[in-house]
Amino acid sequence: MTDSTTPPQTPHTPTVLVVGTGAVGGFYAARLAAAGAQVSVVCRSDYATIAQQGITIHSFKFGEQHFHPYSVHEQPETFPGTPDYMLITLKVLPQIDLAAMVAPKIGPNTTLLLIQNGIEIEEKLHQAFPNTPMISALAFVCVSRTQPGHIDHLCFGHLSMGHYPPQPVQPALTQLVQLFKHAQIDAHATDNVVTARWRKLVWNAPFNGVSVLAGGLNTREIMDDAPLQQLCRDVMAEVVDLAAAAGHALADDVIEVNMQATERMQPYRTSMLLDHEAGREMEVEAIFGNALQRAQQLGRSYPHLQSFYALLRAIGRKR
Ligand SMILES: NC(=O)C1=CN([C@@H]2O[C@H](COP(=O)(O)OP(=O)(O)OC[C@H]3O[C@@H](n4cnc5c(N)ncnc54)[C@H](OP(=O)(O)O)[C@@H]3O)[C@@H](O)[C@H]2O)C=CC1
Ligand SMILES: CC(C)(CO)C(=O)C(=O)O
Repeated sequence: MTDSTTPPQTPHTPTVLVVGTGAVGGFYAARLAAAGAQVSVVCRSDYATIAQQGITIHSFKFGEQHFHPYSVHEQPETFPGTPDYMLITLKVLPQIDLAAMVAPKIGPNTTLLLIQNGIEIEEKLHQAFPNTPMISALAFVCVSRTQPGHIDHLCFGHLSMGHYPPQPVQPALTQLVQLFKHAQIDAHATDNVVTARWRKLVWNAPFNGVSVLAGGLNTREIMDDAPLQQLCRDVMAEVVDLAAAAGHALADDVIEVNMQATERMQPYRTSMLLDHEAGREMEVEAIFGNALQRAQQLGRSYPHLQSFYALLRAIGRKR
């Protein structure tokens, strides 16, 4: 109930702090800002450019967009106050102490939102902040940084997101999905994001791995090479088997659906290949190491995944 002395309720503008503003971070930050959120960013190498010029996005869907963040930071610490959403879009790398990085800026109002690849990437952060709500999301998007502060959005864009630890969809998640929808991002909520991560690994393990190990191939080149396509199917079958053993049974047609989707994709250079070519560290542990740790716990062996892991680690060490 309100009376004439009650000030009118203005809807709360959500504040977002993006930590790790590269391709994915910059892209979703711009969309959230377009939907009315107050979005600030933390960047590393692109700091000077983004602080001066903002971020330019060339999108197959939204055209050319210029996004000027509310504020730009080199460290989360300089962001005033605590954000409603701490959006983490860093690479998932073992040496990044995410908990230490975000700790100073987690307040009672803050929800952690992860948009990253890999499996079993949430637990350490959840252990560090057990009372902070966490939403973990998977991005089905093809974006890459072409130069500092410039992002190409080549295809897709949808998000699948769920609570971590998994639980039935709560109003806070529905509200976030609505915010992304308002930003023209096709977002949907899932009851079990851990299973969703295994499902995404069915694509990431073979295509990220082969794109690098086969000497720098895009998805079209992989699909057009019968032995490489078969190798992808074999790796997928291992992921499906491991996922089921870990308690995340996937649909019977998951391999076929992924192959057909890849067939329809624009030729795409995976994020692992882009990292490799740019001399950046690849997410080998998040995509292969964590899966193999789970395999080891279950006493199972997966020769393709093990070979990919050993070879990609060795390539990574050589840089
Ligand atoms: N690109 C894509 O199309 C997709 C990517 N993903 C996933 O999204 C996540 C982000 O990927 P993407 O945006 O492509 O990657 P980018 O390399 O474009 O951005 C990563 C960000 O993390 C920062 N970063 C990396 N390492 C460190 C470090 N050691 N310390 C501090 N900051 C660091 C980068 O800083 P700097 O500017 O210095 O490099 C950059 O700001 C990954 O998990 C990726 O697998 C998922 C789906 C699609
Ligand atoms: C599946 C895909 C291509 C985009 O969603 C991806 O995750 C990646 O390049 O790492």
